[in-house]
Amino acid sequence: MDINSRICPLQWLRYQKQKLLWDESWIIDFWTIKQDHEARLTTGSIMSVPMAHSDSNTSCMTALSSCVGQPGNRKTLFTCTGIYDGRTVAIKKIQTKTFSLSRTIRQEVKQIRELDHPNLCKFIGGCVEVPNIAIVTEYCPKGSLNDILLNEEIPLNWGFRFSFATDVARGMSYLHQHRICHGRLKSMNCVVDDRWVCKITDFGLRTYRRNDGAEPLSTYHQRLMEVYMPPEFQNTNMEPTLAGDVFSYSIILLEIATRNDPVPAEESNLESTWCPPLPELISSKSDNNCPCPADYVELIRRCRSHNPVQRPTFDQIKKFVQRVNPVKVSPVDMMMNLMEKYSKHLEVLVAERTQDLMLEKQKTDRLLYSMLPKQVADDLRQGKPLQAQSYVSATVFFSDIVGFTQLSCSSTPYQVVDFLNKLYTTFDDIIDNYDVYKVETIGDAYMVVSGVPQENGILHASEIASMALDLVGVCRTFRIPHKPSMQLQIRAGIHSGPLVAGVVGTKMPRYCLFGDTVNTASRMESTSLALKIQCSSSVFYLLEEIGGYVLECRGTLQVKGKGDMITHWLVGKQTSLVSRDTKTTKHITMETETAMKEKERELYAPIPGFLNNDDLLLDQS
Ligand SMILES: Nc1nc2c(ncn2[C@@H]2O[C@H](COP(=O)(O)OP(=O)(O)OP(=O)(O)O)[C@@H](O)[C@H]2O)c(=O)[nH]1
Ligand SMILES: [Mg+2]
Repeated sequence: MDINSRICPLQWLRYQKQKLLWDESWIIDFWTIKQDHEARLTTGSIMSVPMAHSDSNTSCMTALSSCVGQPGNRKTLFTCTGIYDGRTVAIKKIQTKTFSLSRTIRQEVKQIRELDHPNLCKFIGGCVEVPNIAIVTEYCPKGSLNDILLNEEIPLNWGFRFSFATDVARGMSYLHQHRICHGRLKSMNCVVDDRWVCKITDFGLRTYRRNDGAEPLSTYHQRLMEVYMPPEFQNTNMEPTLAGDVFSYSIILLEIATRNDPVPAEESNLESTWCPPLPELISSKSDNNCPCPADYVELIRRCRSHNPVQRPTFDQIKKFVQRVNPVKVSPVDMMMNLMEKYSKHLEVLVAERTQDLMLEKQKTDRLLYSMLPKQVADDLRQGKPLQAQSYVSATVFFSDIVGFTQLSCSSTPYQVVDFLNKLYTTFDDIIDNYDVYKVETIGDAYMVVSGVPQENGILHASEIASMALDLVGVCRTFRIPHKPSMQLQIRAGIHSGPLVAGVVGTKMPRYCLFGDTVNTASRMESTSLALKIQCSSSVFYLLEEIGGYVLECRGTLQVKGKGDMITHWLVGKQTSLVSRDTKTTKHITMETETAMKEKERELYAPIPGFLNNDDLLLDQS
């Protein structure tokens, strides 16, 4: 009874093992694997492999793969993937003309089906019908470790690099514990999943993988094989060994440190025993530098010892890497930290860019506001229809340079531009002190208005008057740059009256003034004299009302298109302060000319010559 109870479980175990050996649930009908469109479109599935590489992918079935050639000895292709059982799988096609599901292959399959480790790529199944012999494994979307290390666009700090080194050591340690030697360990056989976990692939199934239809190896692939081959394997046909895998791991450590292809780029006749030089790692606290360069290089040196016995085991390596790695967090946590840092950096960047944008906007605003009145510019920007606006009373100023034509003849164009620029910059600075709007400069003429676009009662007359006095005043001291001994003389004229203001045109829109007031102001200037400011009667009355200005009557002037006008010279300001509190707009210019003339006569009767003159003219009319 006792014996029976002990034998039965043993028999049962043996039976189970046999059952697993003959179990065929892993066999996949090749045609049940669906084509995967999505995986091909993701960048993670793009990978580089050596040109003319005799791997299964180059000759994989067109239905499930797509290859894109690139110049040089490497090429980019999409991994051969498909959809099986609702998930994306990697398909390794084997080029063979014959295949029989032998006991050896069944044993190989059984061996790897028993493996389960987070750093081993899972075996999903296999296709066993010639010509579609394939091994189907878990698909790791980020590509191989080789793809990632050689992709300069992926920033990899040493936290990630150590994480890869540890993952490979863990996976290999597990494989060796199960007495499985990889034999083809290389960065291309380490793949990275979407959580940045590195997994070893293409281990085991040695008989299953044997291919009789393989193309000959390219020089590159030949060199790659040699670089990874332990020295004790040179010129022999040895079976893979545990120590041999450790040597191959040293090359992966080198690739992790240098992020370079272990095979030199240029064709060279290197000895077959050639080994890539040890990396020169700089020690620093920065994430981009190895935190323990001496330990890391020492590990490579030990793993590639010529004497296989002196190489450490993967269990020792695993513990060593874990000990020297200061970063203890998982790749996902590292990713989160990086993303947090990145988003903070982005916030700073956005704030900086917004600031730059604001400064640029201020610049364009300044430019726009210097060309159009603010309100008009804002309306234009918002696409509002612009309507001309009429003003009952405003004062217009014109000035012109006396003898400008002569001056221009005796100067170079550059000197003229330079002179006008200096003069009008001086003028522009002065007018900033007044409630006026500069309409434009027309050649040597300077035109200013007050009471438009912002109404200001009757103060427009005094604002323009004071400004005009300042402008004429500055001319007395202004030096023409290229003619310093010459006295600059301007003629100025002012007139107040109603006008209409608006923007005309869509290209180079300008704010223009219309109405007789503008013409009259211009006439006041053209009939004025050097360094004098001629004012019409309307200005005169307004200034009288405001007070504080000294005006002299010039007399009656025959003005083209206007007839006779009594005009005044604005001489200066009285010493007492000008009253600035008169805000009421008076429609003086709306009064009839005759009424005004009557008023003028009354006011200026005592002035000798005034009445006579006027009487004379009136008599004539
Ligand atoms: N994204 C992704 N790429 C893979 C996966 N497995 C393999 N690859 C890629 O496919 C390329 C070719 O793989 P293989 O056909 O196994 O060829 P190999 O690894 O160079 O050589 P051996 O496996 O030694 O024959 C590798 O370089 C990887 O870039 C995977 O699971 N996911
Ligand atoms: Mg492989």
